[in-house]
Amino acid sequence: MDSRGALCVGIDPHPALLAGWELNDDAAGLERFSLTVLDAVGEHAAALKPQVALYERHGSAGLAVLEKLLAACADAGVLSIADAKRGDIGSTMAAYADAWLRDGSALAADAVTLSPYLGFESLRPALDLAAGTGRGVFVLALTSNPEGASVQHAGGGAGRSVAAGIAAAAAAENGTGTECTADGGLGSVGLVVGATVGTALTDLGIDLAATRAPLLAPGLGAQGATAADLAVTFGAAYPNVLATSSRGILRAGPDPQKLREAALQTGRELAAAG
Ligand SMILES: O=c1ccn([C@@H]2O[C@H](COP(=O)(O)O)[C@@H](O)[C@H]2O)c(=O)[nH]1
Repeated sequence: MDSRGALCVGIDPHPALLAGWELNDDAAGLERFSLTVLDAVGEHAAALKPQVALYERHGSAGLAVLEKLLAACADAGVLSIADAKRGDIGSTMAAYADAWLRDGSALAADAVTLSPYLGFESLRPALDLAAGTGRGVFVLALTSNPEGASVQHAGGGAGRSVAAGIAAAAAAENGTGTECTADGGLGSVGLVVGATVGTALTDLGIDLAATRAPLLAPGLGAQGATAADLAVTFGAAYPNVLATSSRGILRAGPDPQKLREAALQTGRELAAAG
């Protein structure tokens, strides 16, 4: 983010986007789409975030394309965030961690998104493996969809909301983990907080700046949030925000120059809003 800015470009090869790019809704179309995005915007984004579901819907052929994309990102020096939203009991979580965070795994990414709704501590195998391999995780706290509030705003014990409890747990990880930077910079346990959450952070009394968490913020573009909204929503934590946009940028394709310009323009808007 220091060198490339605050934009993460999501790679979401929806059937409608593939059609708009005149690509088939099959593994070959998926591969062309994915590698075009990497080539066009990889060096202009802090990270790329493939949406795993859109590869899974093609079965093993789709996962093979995802493996190829993740390897190509690594070869090109572009950070990858696998948006897999994994979460399960600890013993199964260890297998998810192994898939997404282990050196040498075919699906290894630089970070993976995790769902803490089986309990934050159930994520322990992924938290530990990420710390051990120099990777990161982004834990869902306040998601960008309106339905999320029914769970995340609810009371989570200790007089705080579920989301506030997750933010506190991430803060504890970032304050004590071996990945904690000496200069008080960001830790490796990030949070997902939607760009669309409006006043929720204030309403729920969540101080994100204190968590030292990188903040993955989906909702920019297609879901309606703007860079200016992000700056207002995140306030003092805005410098820690990695804003992610998928359809808002991908619709500019398939021309790589237009894709690049869409990413650069979004990056400029994010920088100006800070
Ligand atoms: O709270 C969340 C968590 C994840 N997402 C994912 O981000 C992208 C958003 O795509 P757009 O096209 O920019 O709307 C998508 O992969 C979601 O699954 C999210 O939107 N909200």
